[in-house]
Amino acid sequence: MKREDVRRVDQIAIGTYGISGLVLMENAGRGAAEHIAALHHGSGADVKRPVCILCGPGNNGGDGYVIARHLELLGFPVRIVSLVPTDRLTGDAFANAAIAMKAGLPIQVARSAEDLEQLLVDDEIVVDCLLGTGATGAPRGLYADAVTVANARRGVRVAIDLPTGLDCDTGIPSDVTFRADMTVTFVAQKDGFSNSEAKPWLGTIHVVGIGVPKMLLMEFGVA
Ligand SMILES: NC(=O)C1=CN([C@@H]2O[C@H](COP(=O)(O)OP(=O)(O)OC[C@H]3O[C@@H](n4cnc5c(N)ncnc54)[C@H](O)[C@@H]3O)[C@@H](O)[C@H]2O)[C@@H](O)CC1
Ligand SMILES: [K+]
Repeated sequence: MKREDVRRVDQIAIGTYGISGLVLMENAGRGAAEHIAALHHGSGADVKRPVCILCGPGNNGGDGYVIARHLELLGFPVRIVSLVPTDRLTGDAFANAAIAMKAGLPIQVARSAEDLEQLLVDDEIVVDCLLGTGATGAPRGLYADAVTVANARRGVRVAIDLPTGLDCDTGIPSDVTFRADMTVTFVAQKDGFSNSEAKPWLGTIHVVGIGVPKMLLMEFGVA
C-alpha cells in the first residue's frame, strides 16, 4: 500500500466511519505488543527481556505509549525513551503519553546524542516508534542519532509500521535506517517492502489490522 493511501484509510475510518483515532491507535499498539511478546515465547528464556521503546513526535510515537502499557500488562520490564518532551506531543499521541505518565510507566527524555548513548543499553528489545508514515526524507538530528545508537546496541530490534529511515513507497533505505529484526506494520504491507533493497532493514514482517472496516479496505484493494 502507498503511504498516501494508508494515511487516507486512517482519515476515512476516523472522519467518515466515526472510529476514534484513539481506538485505531489502541488496536495498533496492542497488536504490536502481542507480536513483541511472542518474541519471548520463541526465545526459551525464563526471564522476560527488558523492552526499551523509542518514541518520536507523532502518532508513531503514540503507538509506542500504547505498546508500553500492554507489554507491562504482559509482564515485561518496559521503559520509554522519548525524543521530545511529552508536553510537546498533541492529539492521540499526547493522550496515550498522558495515560502512560499517570500509570507510572518510566519515561526518560533524550535531548542529545550523549543522552542516547547513556539511555540505550545492550540486551534489550529496542522498539522503533520514532517515525512512521509521516516521515519526510532521511531522519534528521536527534532522530538520526537515535537510529545510529540503536543499531549499534546488541539486542533484538523491532520497527513499528516501518523502520525509521526506510522510504515507505520505494523501500530505499537512507544512510541512517533502523535495522529491524521484525517489523510490525499496520493495515497492509507498504509498497516499499517488496523492494529487495528493503529486506535487510525489515526483518520478519507482520501485518496488524487496526479495526478498519472491510468495506473500506476493499475500496483500497487490500481486502
Ligand atoms: N489515526 C492514525 O492516523 C493512526 C496512525 N498510526 C500511526 O501513526 C503513524 C503516522 O503518524 P504521524 O502522521 O503523526 O507521523 P509520524 O509519527 O511519522 O511523525 C511525523 C512527524 O515527525 C517529524 N519528522 C518527519 N520527518 C522527519 C525526519 N526525516 N526527521 C526527523 N523528524 C521528522 C515531523 O515533526 C512530523 O510531523 C503511522 O505510521 C502509525 O504508526 C497508528 O496509530 C494507527 C492509527
Ligand atoms: K517506526
